[in-house]
Amino acid sequence: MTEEELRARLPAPIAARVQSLKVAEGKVTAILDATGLDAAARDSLEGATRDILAQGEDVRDVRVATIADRPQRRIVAIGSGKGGVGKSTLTANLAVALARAGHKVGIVDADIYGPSQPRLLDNESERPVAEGDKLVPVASKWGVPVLSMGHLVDPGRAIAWRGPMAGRALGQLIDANWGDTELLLVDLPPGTGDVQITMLQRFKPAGAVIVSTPQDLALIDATRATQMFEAGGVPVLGLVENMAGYVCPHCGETSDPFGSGGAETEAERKGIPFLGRIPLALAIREASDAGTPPAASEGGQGDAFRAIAERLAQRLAEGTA
Ligand SMILES: Nc1ncnc2c1ncn2[C@@H]1O[C@H](COP(=O)(O)OP(=O)(O)OP(=O)(O)O)[C@@H](O)[C@H]1O
Repeated sequence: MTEEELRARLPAPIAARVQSLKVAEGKVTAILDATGLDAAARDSLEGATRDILAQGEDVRDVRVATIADRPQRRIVAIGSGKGGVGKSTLTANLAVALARAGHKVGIVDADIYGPSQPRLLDNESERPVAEGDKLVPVASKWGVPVLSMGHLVDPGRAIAWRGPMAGRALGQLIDANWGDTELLLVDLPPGTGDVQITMLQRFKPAGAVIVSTPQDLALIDATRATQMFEAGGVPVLGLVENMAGYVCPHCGETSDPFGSGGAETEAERKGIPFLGRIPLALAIREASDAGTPPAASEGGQGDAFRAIAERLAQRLAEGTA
């Protein structure tokens, strides 16, 4: 088969990444541009390309290599329409679950008016250093580096910044020396204000996750957050329902004081993928306050976070973001 014939067999998303394709005596060598893909997506691109090329007539050997100029970092924004729905808790646990699954993931705590990641990840006493004009993220014992305003100001001191200053501060956290981090989860402040808009315009997240609670009001707010991302051209990767059903700390039984399934139905109605639900559980609050994310240990409430992390990784690998 000729190079043109082989190229024609590749679906458009793969063909668009072909840098070079050579055939000599039944040996096919393809070089693909993997810019923007994480390690898992790169592997699946290579595999798919190899499979298709191997089906060419007279093809005896296929070599596929990928190139990318630098470790590509994708930003996923975690947002919510209103405060207190568990956005920071979800961000910390998703990051820990993804890190345990082998992803190189970091967190930017963009909730600069009420940073909570240092407490959630138990590294409140750490301070980031600067290398040149860039901050170096603070390590945490959960394998997730993090940068938060909480690391830069004294604990408990209120920050009364105006929008542009807050936007600049956020820029320093994101545009830091993130090394080989491939995925940056950004814990946004609640709502749809200046900080969020700056973030969308300057840093073009690959996607967004929306957190909501089962109450109708929170869902209306979540809709507003969804609209903000969509208006900024950021695909919504999915909705997570937090505090869904109350787990009795005594008997373990789950009850649904706010009804159940509301967020999932709402997500479906809007064509947003539903990533899963996390129950309202005392154990989650206690573990979070103690700086031990439930996702760091097997079983228990960590499973719910792990399942959502898996779905998110899947969505990213599918190239939906
Ligand atoms: N599923 C859950 N079960 C029990 N408690 C939870 C759960 N999710 C979050 N919490 C608790 O609810 C409180 C608010 O959570 P969190 O700080 O993550 O929310 P947030 O949306 O980031 O809030 P803010 O907008 O203030 O930053 C925390 O005390 C947290 O431990």
